[in-house]
Amino acid sequence: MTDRMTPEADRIVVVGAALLDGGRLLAARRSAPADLAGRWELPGGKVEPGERPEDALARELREELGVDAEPVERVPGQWPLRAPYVLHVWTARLRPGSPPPRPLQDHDELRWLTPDRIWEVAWLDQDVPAVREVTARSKAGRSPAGGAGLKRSAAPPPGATSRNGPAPARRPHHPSS
Ligand SMILES: Nc1nc2c([nH]c(=O)n2[C@H]2C[C@H](O)[C@@H](COP(=O)(O)OP(=O)(O)OP(=O)(O)O)O2)c(=O)[nH]1
Repeated sequence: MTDRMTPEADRIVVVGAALLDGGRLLAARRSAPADLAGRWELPGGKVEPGERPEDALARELREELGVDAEPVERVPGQWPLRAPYVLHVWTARLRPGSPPPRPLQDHDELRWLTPDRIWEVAWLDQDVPAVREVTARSKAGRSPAGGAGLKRSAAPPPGATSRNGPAPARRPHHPSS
């Protein structure tokens, strides 16, 4: 069954955080499972039954990154992942006094990306439209994360979804090559 065929009632929401700080967006490199390892995503995870998405986001960020983070607002839209999952994105910010993020679970590297570097990492294909939406809203001045939004425009590259397989750790991502 493809993502599109999953009836809405059967979809499981994965919340992803557009964690913003000082004009930068946090990207996290997955360490597992094998088919996703090496690719970059928005940290987060599955919403548990009965859990509010905002609570799930704060919980996942605490578990995965060891931070105390506050969801700010939902980024409009939803993006299909592997069935039955669908990605919802929230902007978020670190609460004062939060430890800095560390890759405790599911990730082996974190990177704060300035707007001009957003597309230098190999995002999961399915995350590209979501990241594009986050950057577009930020560019339009609609990122209310306490002034922590992305400060300048970050144009996605054309065809930014084409790469398959894990990316090398520190090489810039050139999706159209
Ligand atoms: N967190 C997150 N997961 C994503 C993104 N894009 C994407 O395809 N996924 C996939 C990976 C997984 O198949 C699923 C979410 O899994 P997860 O491993 O992050 O969730 P979780 O922490 O609740 O998982 P679990 O190990 O407790 O079951 O969604 C993304 O941007 N963020």
